[in-house]
Amino acid sequence: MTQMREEDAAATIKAATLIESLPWLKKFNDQIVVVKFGGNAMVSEELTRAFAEDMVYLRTVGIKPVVVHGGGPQITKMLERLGIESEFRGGYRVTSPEAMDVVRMVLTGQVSRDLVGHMNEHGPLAASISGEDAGLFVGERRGVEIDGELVDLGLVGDVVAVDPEAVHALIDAGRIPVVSSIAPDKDTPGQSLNVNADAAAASLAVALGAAKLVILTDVAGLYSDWPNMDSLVSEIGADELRALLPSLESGMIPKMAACLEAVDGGVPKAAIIDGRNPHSILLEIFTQTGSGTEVVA
Ligand SMILES: NC(=[NH2+])NCCC[C@H](N)C(=O)O
Repeated sequence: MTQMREEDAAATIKAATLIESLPWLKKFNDQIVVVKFGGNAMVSEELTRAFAEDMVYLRTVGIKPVVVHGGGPQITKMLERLGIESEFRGGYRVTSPEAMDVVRMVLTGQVSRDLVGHMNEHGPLAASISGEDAGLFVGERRGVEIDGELVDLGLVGDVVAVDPEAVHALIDAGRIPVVSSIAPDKDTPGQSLNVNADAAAASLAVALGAAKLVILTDVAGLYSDWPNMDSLVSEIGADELRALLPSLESGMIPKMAACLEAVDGGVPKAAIIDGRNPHSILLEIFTQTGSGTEVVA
């Protein structure tokens, strides 16, 4: 009996990985996948570059990716650089009108541009659009609940309405839309809000009729019994997640709530994946078991 040579074994695994993608290439062909870009991935040049490649990859194989991003760390850095002092309430930064100008500048002028630039190294694929453009988002101010009390954090809020027309137009033109999570305030004309990007991505996925929502996070996935590392969940039903939600670690709640919102709104699947690993989205989409935690209806 002869042993398979090591190179042959590696080649067999590579080929198996490639062919495993076939059912998913078929399933997601021509479908919209909304991807929330954030966390560590956003502040690492290497991970941002890998993410841009992944989006170009999806587009090239016939999937229609739409990127939604926030920019918390970059905003904090710019506020510091400009010497703009922020008031903090309950540990959260209050967004003043002056800070909101910086939020807009950083999200649309820096974070978006950077991502678009990386993708367009591969061809004229990506185009950025803000939630303020073409009536894409409508926002509403929302404070946060801290110790049972609603605390006003200034010009921050949630997306309460989406008009996906402009994003559809970009997709139809073969582009990868890159969406900044800013929205005009529905109650104060001329004022804009910094909206939660996870929730905005979920609302946009619903409005676009996306086949999947994927949220990049800084954890491997959902742990049903945190911090027990053996409790990493690969797939969970919406109702089971709903029951689990209040008991989750606080940082996880907005991410999982966004997945629930998407699935409740008719998106068939929503996943959180580890944005710290380059190309984890390719594993999530093109393998059977994925790479993170997937929420299904
Ligand atoms: N975390 C998971 N269990 N993911 C399963 C992914 C299955 C398939 N690749 C999809 O994107 O739909």
